[in-house]
Amino acid sequence: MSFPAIRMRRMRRDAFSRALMREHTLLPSDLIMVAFVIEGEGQRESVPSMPGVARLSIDELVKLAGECVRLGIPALALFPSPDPSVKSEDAAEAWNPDNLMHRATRALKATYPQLGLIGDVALDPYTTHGQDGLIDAHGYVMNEPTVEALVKMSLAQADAGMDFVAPSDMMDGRIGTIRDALEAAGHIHTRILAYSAKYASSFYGPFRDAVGSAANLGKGNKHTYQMDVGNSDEALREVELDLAEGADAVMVKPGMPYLDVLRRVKDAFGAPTFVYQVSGEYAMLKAAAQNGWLDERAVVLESLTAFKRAGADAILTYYAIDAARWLRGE
Ligand SMILES: NCc1[nH]cc(CCC(=O)O)c1CC(=O)O
Ligand SMILES: [Mg+2]
Repeated sequence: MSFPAIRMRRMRRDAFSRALMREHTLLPSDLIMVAFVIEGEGQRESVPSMPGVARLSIDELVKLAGECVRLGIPALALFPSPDPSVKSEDAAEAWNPDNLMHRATRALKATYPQLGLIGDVALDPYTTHGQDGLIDAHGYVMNEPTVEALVKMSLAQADAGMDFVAPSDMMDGRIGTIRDALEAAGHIHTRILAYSAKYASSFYGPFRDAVGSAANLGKGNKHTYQMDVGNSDEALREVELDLAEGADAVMVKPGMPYLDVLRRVKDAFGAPTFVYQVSGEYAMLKAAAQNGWLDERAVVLESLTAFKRAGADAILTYYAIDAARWLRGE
């Protein structure tokens, strides 16, 4: 037999056979847009560390939602950037029925009921100290009191019409407690997207600017509740617990530096597995593109396709609208 009998390049030679053998294809329906909401009308406040991303007042947010619907993006993940005057030690604004988040939810649902809404459940936009939970005299984030607050927050979001509550706080036992409370309140259709494997990452910096928690957090960090960067088995234990407690979907976060974790989670549980391409990932890609060092469209689509290859069923990304337009040839 002549060498080489197997030519891997044969299938790569033409576009038609490359298309036929392609294992993973990115679609607009894989994407979840991420947006920041602020008070006011006609407001678009740019986020300096995230060029191209703006904090939007509710009327502007509704326009963005319309674009998601037009492009076939199934869902929008909402994060509030509330006025500093509503922040407090106990974060009570988080479950105020008329807070910014709940007004946004009602406005979006009134206009685009078919667009899935994912509400962030964590206290950091509402606390004066910028931590995701309630702290004791030493600044330690207390587990059970925080879970109690997260339950109130989840119920308030479900009452406002949120489709998914998404606890991003990493307290122990919060998924089961929230699930029980939702069931007891009759919110049997409210889904829970658990940020199960959420790492204590430095890639969240621009997000903390966007929601206004960076200044309050100061030199503080989240190492007593978010996962250590060096761990991977621990991610599987976190996911296992959240699924057992009633999570409908689990998340790995950040994305690109944690593709190995994503693959393990998908392989181990076969559950709906989402990944979050976080603010720092966006900022890196955007900065390189703005400098002319990377081809933005090509590297964004490559990085999003890599998430699918690594096992993601859906991807939260600030690039969702751009990527969907590119995928549709716009
Ligand atoms: N509850 C906090 C929260 N929810 C989502 C993000 C980060 C998202 C991003 O960086 O894009 C963070 C930041 C943090 O944990 O400090
Ligand atoms: Mg956990």
